[in-house]
Amino acid sequence: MVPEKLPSWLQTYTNKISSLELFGGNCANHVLVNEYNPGEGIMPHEDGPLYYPTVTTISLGSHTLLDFYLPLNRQLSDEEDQVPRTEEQRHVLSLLLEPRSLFILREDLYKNYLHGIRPLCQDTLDHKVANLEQCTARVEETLPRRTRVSLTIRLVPKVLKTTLFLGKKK
Ligand SMILES: O=C(O)CCC(=O)C(=O)O
Ligand SMILES: [Fe+2]
Repeated sequence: MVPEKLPSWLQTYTNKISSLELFGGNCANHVLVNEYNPGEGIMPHEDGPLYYPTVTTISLGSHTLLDFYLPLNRQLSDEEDQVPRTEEQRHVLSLLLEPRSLFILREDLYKNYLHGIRPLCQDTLDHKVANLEQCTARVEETLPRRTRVSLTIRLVPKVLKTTLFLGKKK
């Protein structure tokens, strides 16, 4: 990755997150901005080896449900291994990310599970939503999704020591 200066409004959030000391003594240097309209999501995935294994997400404009899945290649007992499991069967829990919330993903949940967002227009909160006690919403409530912008702020430990000039030469 080639480092570039962040816009100042993003630098403000990145500084605040960095002051939480989540990245092994380093400051966050990477921000991914995603926009989801109602009905849009992201397939279950892991974030990969490029990133420091702690990820912070600010949710703006709407809630979403972030779903966690056992990966397909997870070691299972011989008996369990015989039966391929569906996505629904591999879904272990969800977390409600409320608008204006900060979510910190790390350790076991980051390293050993896939995460994704289902492409839905509304979410009905059930017993698999594991953080309802920390939220204002209640079980069995249905929340319509609006447009959500997420700021995923994290550290890419290895960056090139050069600057990218994208503007025209004067
Ligand atoms: O938008 C989110 O909260 C999650 C995004 C995500 O998992 C990703 O971009 O890798
Ligand atoms: Fe991700």
